[in-house]
Amino acid sequence: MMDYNKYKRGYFMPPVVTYDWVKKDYIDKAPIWCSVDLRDGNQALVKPMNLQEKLDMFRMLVKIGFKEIEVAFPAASDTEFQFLRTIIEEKMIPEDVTIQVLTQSREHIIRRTFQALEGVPQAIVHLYNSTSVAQRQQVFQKSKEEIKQLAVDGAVLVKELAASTPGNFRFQYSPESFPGTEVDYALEVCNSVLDVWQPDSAHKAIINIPTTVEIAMPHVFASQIEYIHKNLAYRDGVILSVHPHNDRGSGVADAEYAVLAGADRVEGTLFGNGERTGNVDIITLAMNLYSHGVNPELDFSNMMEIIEGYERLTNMKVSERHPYAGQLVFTAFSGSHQDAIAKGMQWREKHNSPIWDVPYLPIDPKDVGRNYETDVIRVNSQSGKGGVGYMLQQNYGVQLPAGMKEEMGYLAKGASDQGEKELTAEEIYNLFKAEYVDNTQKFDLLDFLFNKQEGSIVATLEITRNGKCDKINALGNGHLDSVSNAFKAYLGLNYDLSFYEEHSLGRESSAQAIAYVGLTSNGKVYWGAGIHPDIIQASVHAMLVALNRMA
Ligand SMILES: CC(=O)SCCNC(=O)CCNC(=O)[C@H](O)C(C)(C)COP(=O)(O)OP(=O)(O)OC[C@H]1O[C@@H](n2cnc3c(N)ncnc32)[C@H](O)[C@@H]1OP(=O)(O)O
Ligand SMILES: CC(C)C(=O)C(=O)O
Ligand SMILES: [Mg+2]
Repeated sequence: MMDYNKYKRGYFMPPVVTYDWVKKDYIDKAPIWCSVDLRDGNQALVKPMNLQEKLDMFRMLVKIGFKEIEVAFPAASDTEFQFLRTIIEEKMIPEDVTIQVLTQSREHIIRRTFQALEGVPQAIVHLYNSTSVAQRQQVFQKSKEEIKQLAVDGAVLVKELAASTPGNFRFQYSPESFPGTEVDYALEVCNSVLDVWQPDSAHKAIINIPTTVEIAMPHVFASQIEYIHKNLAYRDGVILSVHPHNDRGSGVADAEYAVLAGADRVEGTLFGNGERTGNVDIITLAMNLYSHGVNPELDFSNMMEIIEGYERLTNMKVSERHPYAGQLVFTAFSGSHQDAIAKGMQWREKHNSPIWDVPYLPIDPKDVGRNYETDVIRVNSQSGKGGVGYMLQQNYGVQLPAGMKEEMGYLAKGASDQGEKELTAEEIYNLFKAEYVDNTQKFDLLDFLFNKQEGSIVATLEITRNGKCDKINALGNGHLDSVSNAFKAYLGLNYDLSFYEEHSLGRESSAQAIAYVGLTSNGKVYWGAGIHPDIIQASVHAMLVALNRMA
């Protein structure tokens, strides 16, 4: 049995709670992004990246557009140290990119960190120590004052080594395990560190507030951030950063609410890789902004390549439902969604609309390298005529008339249901062809010709039926009418030629045409289609199929 009595809420509300952030309903500018893929993401992998893999990931992050990248915990391993030496000595850090490294507030770790950084064009040295009640008691066994002193000592050493090490340095401090820390105490520690660094608007320090383990609802974090934002010393000289994790599944909400509450910067990873349930997913955050018409300052137009790189380098998988990126996130299988998407796409094309508002698609899949043909509408037994029609139109240029589309929808749905599988565009087209184009088993037309006679048309048809050839003819006021009259007499059928439509299947003049014929008998419509470069041949064939289906 599970025992909820074992748990209690372990977070702290700030001494003064304000909800200014609630009044804002959108974010109008991208925060400063910092990728921590190569540090927090890396430290959570079964097999941390090797040097080459780290270099590849670094290049990918630069290409996406990150200007701040936490690249290593240099004191952790040789690989981490060597990675730094490589990108510094090989001059692989672009001028507009600042790398960041993480260090515990321990003397030998800080010293090793600065050795790794020698000669760096510009770097952020990120100092952290735990501040939570649990860690003070259980891990450090130190008082509040002693923990604050630990942070201050680290800040002093970082400042000293920055002055004596070749390179340009900025400083960052994180009260790690912040969610289990009294908010006013975390603020006090941060302010003491800032007293050492003495930042100003020309030399800004970064205070980074993590949800090291996410233990509260996102609005709690927002209220904590709003309090820190309003009470932080040297506020003009501080970039207020957040570093959400995702233990309760609200990492994205933590980050967005925190930005509303005054955060200037967000640390996160691609696809939310990171400790336990991960860090906040920067792709989702950036694309959320993008979908509101805000420049995200990161480029995910090549999402498929990013997924490939991420999966190869981390050995992790991007889920099919991952926002903006997963294999299925732009796909509708269900009939009513497909219908609305297909109509929305047509509306958009017809009205040449500059704004994207297609139902069920929060962004244009093409913006992230996906395509309409294979990604948007897929057909199974939950699908409807809209989706089936869309597949035929997108992939084969076939624009079925409304009534025929409905019948074709049920045909495809039935095939999928019976086969217990998804149908590809090719399978749908083959079903369509077999039922409406190639269906001439009962009788077929060997040849036909037309003659004019006193303003009318005489059709002469050569028909094979049950292995026997017949030649018939009839008069009509048009080509199709004369063919229809000939068949009526020959087959003894009574029907109305109730529907006729044709269109080209391609842009060139030599392209195939498709004709659709609907014959109504006893209230039921029998459909047929013909495909031929010559439209008359296509129409006669369409009628032939409709009759085969009726007979
Ligand atoms: C939330 C986060 O993601 S924080 C980042 C975590 N990332 C990592 O730990 C990955 C890289 N880390 C490592 O490779 C190793 O931990 C090292 C090399 C940094 C240190 O290794 P070691 O000293 O062997 O071990 P370890 O990390 O367990 O150190 C524990 C000691 O450091 C102390 N400590 C841990 N964090 C800090 C800190 N931020 N500041 C000061 N002291 C710290 C602990 O209290 C403990 O002290 P003790 O020796 O008195 O018991
Ligand atoms: C080092 C800190 C910022 C961290 O990763 C965390 O608290 O999650
Ligand atoms: Mg973290």
